[in-house]
Amino acid sequence: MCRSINHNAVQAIMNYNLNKPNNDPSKKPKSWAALKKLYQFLGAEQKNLLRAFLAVMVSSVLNLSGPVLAGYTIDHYIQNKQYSGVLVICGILLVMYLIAFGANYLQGRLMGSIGQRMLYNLRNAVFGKLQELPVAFFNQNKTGDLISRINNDTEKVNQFFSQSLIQFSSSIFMMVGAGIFLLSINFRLGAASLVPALLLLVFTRLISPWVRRRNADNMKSTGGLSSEIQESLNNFKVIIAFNRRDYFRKRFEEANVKNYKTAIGAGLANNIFMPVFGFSAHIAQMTVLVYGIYMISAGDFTVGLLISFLAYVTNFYNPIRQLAALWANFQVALAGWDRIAEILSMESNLETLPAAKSITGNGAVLSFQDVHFAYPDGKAVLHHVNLQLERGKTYAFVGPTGGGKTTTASLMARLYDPTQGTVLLHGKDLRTYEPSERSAKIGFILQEPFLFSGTIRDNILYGNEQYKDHSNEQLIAVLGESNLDSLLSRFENGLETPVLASGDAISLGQKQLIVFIRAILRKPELLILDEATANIDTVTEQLLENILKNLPAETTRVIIAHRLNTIENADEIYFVNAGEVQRAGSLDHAVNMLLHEKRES
Ligand SMILES: Nc1ncnc2c1ncn2[C@@H]1O[C@H](COP(=O)(O)OP(=O)(O)OP(=O)(O)O)[C@@H](O)[C@H]1O
Repeated sequence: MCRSINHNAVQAIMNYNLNKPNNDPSKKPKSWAALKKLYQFLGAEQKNLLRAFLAVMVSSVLNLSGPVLAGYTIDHYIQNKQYSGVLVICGILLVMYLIAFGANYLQGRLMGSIGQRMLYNLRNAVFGKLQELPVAFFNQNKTGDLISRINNDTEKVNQFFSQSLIQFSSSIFMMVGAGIFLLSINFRLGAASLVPALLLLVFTRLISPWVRRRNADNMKSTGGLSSEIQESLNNFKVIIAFNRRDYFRKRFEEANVKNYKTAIGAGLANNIFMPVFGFSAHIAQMTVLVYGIYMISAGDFTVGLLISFLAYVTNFYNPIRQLAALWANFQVALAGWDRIAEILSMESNLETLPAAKSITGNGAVLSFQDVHFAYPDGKAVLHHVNLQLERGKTYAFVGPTGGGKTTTASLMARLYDPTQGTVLLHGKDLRTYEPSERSAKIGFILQEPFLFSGTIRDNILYGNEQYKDHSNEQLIAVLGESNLDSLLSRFENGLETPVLASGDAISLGQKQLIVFIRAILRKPELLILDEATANIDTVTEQLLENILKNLPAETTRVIIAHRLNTIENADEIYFVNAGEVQRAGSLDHAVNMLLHEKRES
């Protein structure tokens, strides 16, 4: 991403689309690197993981010592009929197995909390990252898919860590230990029994990327399904009003079929290991049996040793069989991690640039210098725009639908950076302001009011934390200073009126009132209202106008409105259309420009 303080530099447009195929070979997933990154998410549980590994080692070593003791008993005590020796060995075995039982219990307990800690840390990290990312990221990704990544994909990683990792490492310990015993009892026979395992290793390495891809496809389609559900739930009123349930049902059906097919694909891929691993275990046992009997007949081997040997072959190939199932879980977890890591690797393209000297000293609160802007789809919305907003004045921005008014306002509030040129606040590049300073100076009331569940008080205090300890009476007194208290009468229970996330219990106009109060309470130097009163009755609108008039004299106001009566008192009117922002002069001239534009289109 090009990051230059030079205001003429052209900025590359960052791709935030998580579902765009990534063809960069350097970014191909690497299992080991992924595991190392995941390890960091264990936080305080890293020590417990080491304890669990220790417990696994103890139980594996104890379990592995069984067959060698059994072989020794057969060759030394049973064949010589020394039954007291057999009893001693049985006692030793019992103690060993009891310790192994304790170690197994401990690992299980430790791993449960390790998995949950990882889930907790991962979800926090992804959610935290989402809070840092710019509007462009949310424009390019579907909410349902993001929710699926935070919920489902982190859960897949947790499942591996809490359920499979310990079995995984225990199987590897058992397998390596049994392999060492096999080679040390008889190297030639041991080597012969391990050949099928080597072939398995090659097979697993070759097949694993494919299995991981199948799982990634499945997760992607689960994200798609989640997006469909989210979209239809958000639009349920339109669906009912237009009686087009069939439309969303069809889209859901398509997403569901895709998810079903990819789930079958992932299931087939995940199950491919099991039979192949099982088959290789049988081949190894047959090899040992045939070769071992041949060696006994040649006098090179004993029956006791062959029995121990067969037990170790089982001890070697049983964990491998288990690994087959666990390997599939590992691939699922890695595919989940890849999707989570994609979010975590995103960087905001709106970072704060180092503080710089003022570029201009013309006294304007905000100015555009040769600003050019295009959305990531490449469509240019503003071409080389220059404008200046002076302290204490009211500016109206009018223009046809889709002309670029909201985009202009978004650039003023730094929801996006210009692709070329500079936006200046008090003569300094807007990008050099810390977000907290910028948002304290610039209040932006969006076209679509955003509320979250809680009460009106909670929603008003969002972004106004300095009043959070105020009682309702004190808060009303503060609101009264800006004449905002009169607006509370529009709500049944004043500040304590509940707000639901869906926001259905309050009207759109009421929502606009809440976000209006929230923004004015911050006393910004520049207040931008984007169609902020479009759904408010004319009496209340008059109230808002008085509130705006009574704002401190130095407050600069930017009003975007389709209703021309709301802008008749503006000091300056700008006409925004086809990439240009022009001074319209009088209201009459602005109306003529609008009418002319309508006739043209
Ligand atoms: N996130 C986006 N991604 C791509 N294109 C966008 C995006 N937002 C807006 N546009 C496009 O930019 C152009 C200007 O949109 P903008 O919302 O700024 O217009 P507007 O004048 O505010 O319209 P309205 O009066 O309807 O609110 C439109 O053609 C629109 O399709």
